[in-house]
Amino acid sequence: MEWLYLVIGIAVVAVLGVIGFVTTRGGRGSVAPPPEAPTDVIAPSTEAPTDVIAPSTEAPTVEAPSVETPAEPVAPTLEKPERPASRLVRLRQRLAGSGTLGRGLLGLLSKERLDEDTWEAIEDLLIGADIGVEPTQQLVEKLRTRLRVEGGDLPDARTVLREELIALVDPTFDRSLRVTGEGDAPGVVLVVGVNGTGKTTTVGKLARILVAEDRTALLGAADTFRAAATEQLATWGDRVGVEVVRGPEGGDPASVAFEAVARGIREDVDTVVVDTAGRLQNKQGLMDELGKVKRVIEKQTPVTEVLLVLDATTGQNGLVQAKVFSEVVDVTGIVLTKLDGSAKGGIVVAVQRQLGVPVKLVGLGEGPDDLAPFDAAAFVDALLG
Ligand SMILES: Nc1nc2c(ncn2[C@@H]2O[C@H](COP(=O)(O)OP(=O)(O)OP(=O)(O)O)[C@@H](O)[C@H]2O)c(=O)[nH]1
Repeated sequence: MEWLYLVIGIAVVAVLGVIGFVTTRGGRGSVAPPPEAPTDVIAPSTEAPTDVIAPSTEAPTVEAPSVETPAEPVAPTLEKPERPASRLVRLRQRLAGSGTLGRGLLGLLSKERLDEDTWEAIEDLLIGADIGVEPTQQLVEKLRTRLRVEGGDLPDARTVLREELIALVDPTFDRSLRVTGEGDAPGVVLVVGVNGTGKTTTVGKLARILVAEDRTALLGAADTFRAAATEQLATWGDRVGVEVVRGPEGGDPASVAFEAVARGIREDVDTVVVDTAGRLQNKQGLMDELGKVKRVIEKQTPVTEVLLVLDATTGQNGLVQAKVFSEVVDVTGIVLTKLDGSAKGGIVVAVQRQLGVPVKLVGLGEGPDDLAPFDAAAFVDALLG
């Protein structure tokens, strides 16, 4: 009987459990729960991203500009070029080989007996210094005459040599630069020569000489062939407050030269210096172009000075160039550059003889004021050391 009660009890519990389970499920309905979003996919937020700053609708706070008094324009610091008078003395030591020619000659001339071998050695020294054959023979003749012992005291060899060299370099030439025009017109200096002799540098240095002498100047960049030449010129001008008239690269040099002179006349400047492109004397077209530059300028006012720039280190080659240039533009003065790099100062004598035109300026270095007015006595003193 007991086991019967136990079975009935278990059956009752089981029936109640089944009823309870069914009731619970029925309360929730049979609709499957909505699938939850997978946790590893981040839905794009509809909120504005935090790193984008929405334009504020508020009026922006505008800072009132601070009212500053305009700064006074700062005048560029201009250089004060060295006065020309003192230059040749300062540059004396720069004369390459300065003293060697003089010492060589004096050594030979001081010999007790001046025999034929000695005179030949003297001739060789002079020719080696590019003085030229004819002037050398003349000089030797003079020295022979004056140093001949004819009884009495032997004259001082140094004094005789100095006097004869000065006579050879010719102190009677007018070496002044014609930088002033007639009446109110400016002086016009045209600078010509073959490539790389130092024309642009000379124009820049000449501007400094003019400024040092309290003249007003204007530069014409008629070397339209080489773009860098115009910039080079502008840099030279800027340093001393001299303006440059320029044209388009590859443009007509004559029109730049014309415009520079026209402006010089309008602005009443004292001197216009015109740089030209380097050209070989055997290129007829370029030489004609140079002639045109001069003619075009002279429609307005005369060119007062034509400076031919020669590189002293090219020696006798310079003489051929000088002759051809002179035929085209009527050279009035020589600028002998790079004398600091040449032991052949005798070229001064040779070129003057060849052209009948004086050396007016000498270049003795790359420094801005290393261009000196030429002076026969100072030059000979530098040669003699
Ligand atoms: N040592 C020395 N160098 C010089 C002198 N004059 C000019 N030069 C140098 O020579 C070089 C040529 O000078 P430029 O003035 O450019 O020559 P350029 O005749 O205008 O040249 P192109 O326009 O190409 O014909 C430069 O490096 C100058 O610094 C001088 O007296 N002594």
